Amino acid sequence: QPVLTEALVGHCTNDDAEMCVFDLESYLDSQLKDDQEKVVPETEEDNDLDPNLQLIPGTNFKAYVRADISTFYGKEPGSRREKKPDFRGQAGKFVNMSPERVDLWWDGPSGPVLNDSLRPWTSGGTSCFPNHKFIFTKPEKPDEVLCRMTIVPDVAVYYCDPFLPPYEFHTDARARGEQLLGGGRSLDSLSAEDRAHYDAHVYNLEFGEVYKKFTGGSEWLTMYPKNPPRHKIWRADYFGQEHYVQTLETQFIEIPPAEEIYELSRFDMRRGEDESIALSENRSPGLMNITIKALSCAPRAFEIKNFLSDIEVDHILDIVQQKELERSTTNGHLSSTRTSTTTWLSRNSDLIVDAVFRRVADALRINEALLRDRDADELENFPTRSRINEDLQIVHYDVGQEYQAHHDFSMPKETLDVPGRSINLCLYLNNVIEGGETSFPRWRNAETGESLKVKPEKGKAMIFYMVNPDGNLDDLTQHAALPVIAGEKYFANIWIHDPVRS
Ligand SMILES: O=C(O)CCC(=O)C(=O)O
Ligand SMILES: [Fe+2]
Repeated sequence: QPVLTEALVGHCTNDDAEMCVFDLESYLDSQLKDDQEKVVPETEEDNDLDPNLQLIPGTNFKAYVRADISTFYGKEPGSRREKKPDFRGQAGKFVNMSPERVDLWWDGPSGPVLNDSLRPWTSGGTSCFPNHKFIFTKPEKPDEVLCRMTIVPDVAVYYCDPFLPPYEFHTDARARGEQLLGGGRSLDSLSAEDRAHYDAHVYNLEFGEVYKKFTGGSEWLTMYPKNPPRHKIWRADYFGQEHYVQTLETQFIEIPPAEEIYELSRFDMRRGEDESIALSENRSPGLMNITIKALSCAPRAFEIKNFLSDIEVDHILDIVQQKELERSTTNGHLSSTRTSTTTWLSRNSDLIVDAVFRRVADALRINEALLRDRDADELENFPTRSRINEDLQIVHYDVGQEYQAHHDFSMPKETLDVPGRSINLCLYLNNVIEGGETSFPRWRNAETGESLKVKPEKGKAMIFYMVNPDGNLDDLTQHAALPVIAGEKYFANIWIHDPVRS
């Protein structure tokens, strides 16, 4: 994404100690917004007008401030009191502020468990709990510990900075539970390029302190400067808020003859918006009305009941039956925290799957062409030609299988803004007899410390936005697939990246 990185570098020089003045407005203006050309203007819905997006004085950065909980109930600020979640988990991000590669380990009760290998100046992260211990070591040498980090409640970002004098820490770093072994290296030994990386981290760390104070406690999990998300985010100002979308991509009410639902070529997928929908004789006539209803404001989660027809779900499951499901992974590795099985379906599998993706695009108010690879004459000014989504990831759970609390995003590895997952539109493909809910244990509310549980219902969609309107990753999107107690569960993820997929 040289385009993005160059734009960022061009807009911000951080060689002085002053706060970077990064002109988001002009950056956005300089980007063509034709991917949103289908969007009907919706003034009161615009994120620009979200009262929680507020300018940090001295910067051009609009931060997403934590809303007063009362507003989630449409009540006067201060009239409701927030309940603390029973769940204590949180994100942990660990920054390698050194010019060498290091290994990141969770130092668990039965010894170190490798989490990631971090190139110089990059970071890694995972879901964790207070008092969990993490270490950086020399590569493949769990005994040669460089830094220890103990998770402190409400502190998500930990810096391992070998250039600080021993026993010194960055702002409030003692509270961060960092313990540096060694340290006191000289910055003079760094090349100019490495020094720029180092400075970028220090600068980001300082921005993070300002951001946390300004927003009322949100940890800055990404890299400043960062653009706001490019793709639309539905507002969730209060519980039950509804948005309405009409789409031409109506539901299939019968399965077309097999020869008519062939695999699509790149050319087939280009079907113009003015052309009629595919296989209309097998679908509901007219327009489909979609109601998107807020289940949670923070994290921002919605449901769409009956998003898929039974015919469509059965068809997807028929394709899945012909595939071999394999043990699911996290971060590309087998993990005891995710015990389900997985397979993938691409949009061009057939016309029905393609229709589902077109409906997904409409529900998210994203141009469908962004959800497939494009020719050079399509959305010409969009920074890339490749799709911004992942294939449909099908997940199957037998009794007892689950996915413990986690985030779907990964911590930005690079020093500068990097693209990443931003939206998950998930699909429930059957009714589960008992258990198997998707749970958001950290949803902000004034009623209960228990998690929000989204019940699997055949054909229902659930959307959550893991990037906030200011571009920060939303730690509160931590979620779990609760164990299936009786029956089985079929589920699907569609991840969308913002602004592009790396
Ligand atoms: O199965 C679910 O309800 C959620 C699955 C999930 O979180 C995931 O696959 O990332
Ligand atoms: Fe997930």
